[in-house]
Amino acid sequence: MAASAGATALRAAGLVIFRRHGDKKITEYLLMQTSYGNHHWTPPKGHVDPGESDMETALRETKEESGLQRNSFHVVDEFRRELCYDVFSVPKTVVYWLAELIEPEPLTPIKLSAEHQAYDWLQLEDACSRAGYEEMQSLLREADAFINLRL
Ligand SMILES: Nc1ncnc2c1ncn2[C@@H]1O[C@H](COP(=O)(O)OP(=O)(O)OP(=O)(O)OP(=O)(O)OC[C@H]2O[C@@H](n3cnc4c(N)ncnc43)[C@H](O)[C@@H]2O)[C@@H](O)[C@H]1O
Repeated sequence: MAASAGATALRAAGLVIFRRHGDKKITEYLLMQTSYGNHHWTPPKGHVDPGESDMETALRETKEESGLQRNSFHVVDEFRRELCYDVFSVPKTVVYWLAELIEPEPLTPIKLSAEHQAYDWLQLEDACSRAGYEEMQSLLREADAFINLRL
């Protein structure tokens, strides 16, 4: 939903989905490109509906935007981060958890909704470059360090 000046703060939630594959367990992140606006790339996420918890939103939006069902990934509860930025002068907070895909494609295909026009699985540096915004790059780097050290 597009924000307007004077509106109340925006809140959204989503999942930084990653997969590890091959003998070297290379980590790749799922980013999706919006079919509107400036066609930016983000992990699956969306606005928190009234009465919904952040986690409920993250799971719902992930399913709606990527087709990934709750049983196709493990949520990493210990990794929760908030991004804060302004959208048309309205402050927005986005809560992200990490989540690991259990079975890579083609067993678990990504099914985009009309909100996105493309998706990609990207290693850290490519994901940072594609995501663009500094805060998202920092989050991806923190996530990558967490995966390497703790998972
Ligand atoms: N321009 C547009 N034209 C037509 N329909 C639109 C639209 N914007 C939103 N919509 C509609 O809104 C719906 C989205 O709803 P949801 O799917 O529920 O919500 P969202 O992912 O939080 O939306 P959005 O893409 O706006 O959020 P983001 O913060 O990434 O992005 C919001 C802005 O913040 C920027 N941004 C993203 N991440 C940032 C960051 N880390 N730092 C600074 N700016 C950032 C983005 O480039 C973008 O400009 C879509 O169905 C679409 O129909």
